[in-house]
Amino acid sequence: MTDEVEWWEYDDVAEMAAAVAGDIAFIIESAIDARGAAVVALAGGTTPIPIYEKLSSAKLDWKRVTVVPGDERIVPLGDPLSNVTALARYFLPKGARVIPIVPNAIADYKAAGRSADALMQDLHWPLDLCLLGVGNDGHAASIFPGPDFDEAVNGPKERRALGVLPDPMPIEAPVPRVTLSLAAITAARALLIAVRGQEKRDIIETAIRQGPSSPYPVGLVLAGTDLPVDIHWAPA
Ligand SMILES: O=C1O[C@H](COP(=O)(O)O)[C@@H](O)[C@H](O)[C@H]1O
Repeated sequence: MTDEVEWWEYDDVAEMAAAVAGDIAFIIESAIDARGAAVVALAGGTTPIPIYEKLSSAKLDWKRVTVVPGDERIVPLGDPLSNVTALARYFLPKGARVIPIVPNAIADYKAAGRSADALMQDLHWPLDLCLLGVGNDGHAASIFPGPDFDEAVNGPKERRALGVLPDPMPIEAPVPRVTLSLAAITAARALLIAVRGQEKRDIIETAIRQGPSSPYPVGLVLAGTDLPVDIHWAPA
């Protein structure tokens, strides 16, 4: 369980985006200095978009950077719900390697998860960074309540990704998912969380109080890591 959670509060999204983009750029630069390359898993959804916009203007050796979505909705590439499509928009033009983790024409979410896991094995582990968002229901990456929850949380340590069928489905993107496992997320060298709005803040604060018995996936992430975690927050 992390014993160091630090909240960073901002007046608005632009301020949060600049700060988080600065932190990510520093992590990427340090990884390149130390290991010659950086591998980062970035959050999907809407919250991090201003962060990516800012980050993509950072002067980095982008050719040495690999970006994967920390989770993906199972939709075709180019779909407005596709997390990797948003990442590609910002980081492909910079020369980064942006890796889709869901095969384009796959209906079976379990098979999509196995395929993502196989693909993840080719990356350099542990991740240099995992940036997480949090849903209004407390999900982090795409670890959701449902039939795959136990596998995502308690599966073998070497399983880095798996398919997930959320139950209940989140209204903003009601589709099956592929997600990094809890083990892959908590093994990252650095963990950042960026969220907006009081509702998410309340959920995270409750999850922290609950500790390892939290029903919220974000609580399990915080309980499962020994790293200090910075939580960046801006009003909705
Ligand atoms: O479905 C997802 O939701 C969460 C939160 O997204 P947001 O739009 O509320 O910021 C996101 O972190 C996750 O990557 C995404 O797939």
